[in-house]
Amino acid sequence: MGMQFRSEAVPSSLVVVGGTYEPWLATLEQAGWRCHRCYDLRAAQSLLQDIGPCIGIVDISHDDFSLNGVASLVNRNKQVRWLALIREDQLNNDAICQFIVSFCIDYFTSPIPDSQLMSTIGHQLGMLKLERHVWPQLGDHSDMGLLGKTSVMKKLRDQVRRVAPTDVSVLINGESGTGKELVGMAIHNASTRAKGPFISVKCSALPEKLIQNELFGDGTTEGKVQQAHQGTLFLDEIGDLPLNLQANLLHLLQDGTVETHDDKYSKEIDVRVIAATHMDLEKAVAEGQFREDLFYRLNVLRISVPSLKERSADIPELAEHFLLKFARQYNTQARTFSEEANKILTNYSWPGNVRELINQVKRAVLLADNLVIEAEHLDLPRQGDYKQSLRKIREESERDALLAVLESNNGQVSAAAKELGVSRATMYRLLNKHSLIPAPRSFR
Ligand SMILES: Nc1ncnc2c1ncn2[C@@H]1O[C@H](COP(=O)(O)OP(=O)(O)OP(=O)(O)O)[C@@H](O)[C@H]1O
Repeated sequence: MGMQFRSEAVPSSLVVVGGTYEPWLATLEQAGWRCHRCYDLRAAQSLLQDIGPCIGIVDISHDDFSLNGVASLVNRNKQVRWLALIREDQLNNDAICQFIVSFCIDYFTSPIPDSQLMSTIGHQLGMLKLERHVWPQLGDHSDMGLLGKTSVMKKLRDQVRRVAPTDVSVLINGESGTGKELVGMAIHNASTRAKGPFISVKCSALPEKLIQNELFGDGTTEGKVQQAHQGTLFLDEIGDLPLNLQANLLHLLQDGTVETHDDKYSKEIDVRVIAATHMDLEKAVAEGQFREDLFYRLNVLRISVPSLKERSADIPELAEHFLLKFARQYNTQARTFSEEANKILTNYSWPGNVRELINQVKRAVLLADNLVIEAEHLDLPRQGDYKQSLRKIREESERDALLAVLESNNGQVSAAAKELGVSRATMYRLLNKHSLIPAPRSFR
C-alpha cells in the first residue's frame, strides 16, 4: 500500500523534528518527499501550525530535547500523525516507552531499513488521506483558527488580517474564554514574525517577584521577553501587571531594550507586544491602577473579541467542530447533536464563553455511547428549566409584594388592594393563591 500511495503526487507534508541529516532522510527526499527539518521545538510548533495535518517524525535518538518538551509539542499537534525514531536501548526507558504509546502511532529504531521506512510512511500517508476525507475541516486554515460565520466574527478576522502586518502593539479586549489568546496567535501567524516564537505570559497567575523573573529572567535563565526575541510576546491579563513591572514593560516598548539582571548593560530585544485584558483599562488608568503612558503605548490598535452570547448563531458550528475533534481524539462514536441538544446549547448564556462550550462538548462526547449527543449528556439547564425558574421567581416576588403591602397596611385587605392598584376581589384571589388569607387575629 505504501508504494501505491508514493507513486501518486507525494505531499510536501513531512516534518522531521530533531536528529541530524541521515541516510534515511536522503532516501525520502529521493523518493520525492519534501522534508521540513526543525532543530528547535518553537520553530517546529510554528511550522506545524502552518502546515496542518501531516506526518511527523520525531527523532529522539540523539537526546536533543527534553522528553517533556517533545511530548508537549506532540500533544499540541494532534493533527499530525507522529512516528518516533529511537535507539534500540531506549526501549528500556519507561518514560520513552510511555511517550511512544501515548502520542505516536508507530516507532522506528535506528538504523531504519529503507523498505520499512517507505512502507510505514506510505501507510501513514494513506491514513492521512482517509482522515482528510472523513474530517475535511481539520485541514482548513482559511479562518485562521477563529471559527464562526456571524458578522462579528467576520469583522474580527478582517481586523486580524489588517492589523497583523503592521508590527505595532495591539490591545485585545474581551471576556474570559472568548478567544483573546487565539486572536493574538492569529495575528502572530499572519504577521512577518510568524516564523519567530509566540510567547504567552499570564500576568495574573503568579506573585510579583515570580512574574518579574518569568518576564525578564532571574540572572541565570532568560525571561519570556528575551525568549520572544524576533517574535511576539502575548501578555494575558495585562491589567493585573504590578505597577513597577509596568515601568519595565514601558521601558521595553520605548527603547526596545531590557536591562540585564546586574543592570550592567542593556540588551536589545525585538518583540511585538500584544496585550489582552477583560478589564476596563481606561477605568484602571483613571483609578491609578494602570500607567497611562503604558496604556497609550499598548493601545495603538484595539480589537474587541465578542462574547459567545453576542454571537450565539455560531454556537452550533463551534459545538460541532469540537464534537468532531474530541470524537477523533478519544476515538468515540459521537458525530452529531440531537435537535434538542442543539437548542439547549444555543439558548444557554455561556458566561465562560468558548472555553466553557469546549468543556461541555468534551464531557458530552465522553458520555455519549452512540452517534447522537442528547440533551441528557449536557450538564446545562433545559429550556423548560428556565421557564420553570422564571415562573418560580415571579411567584416568589408576587408573594413578597403581597406580604409587604399587607404588613404596611396592618393586614387590612381593602387598603392593601388600594395600594397595589387591584380590586378587592383580585386581592382575595391573590391572597388565596399564596395561602395568605389573613387570620382575623394576625392581621387586624
Ligand atoms: N472562534 C474560535 N474558534 C475556535 N476556537 C476558539 C474560538 N475562540 C476561542 N476558542 C478556543 O476557546 C478556548 C479559550 O480561548 P482563549 O484561551 O484564547 O481565550 P481567552 O479570551 O484568552 O481566555 P482568558 O481571558 O481566560 O485567558 C481555547 O481553547 C481556544 O482555542
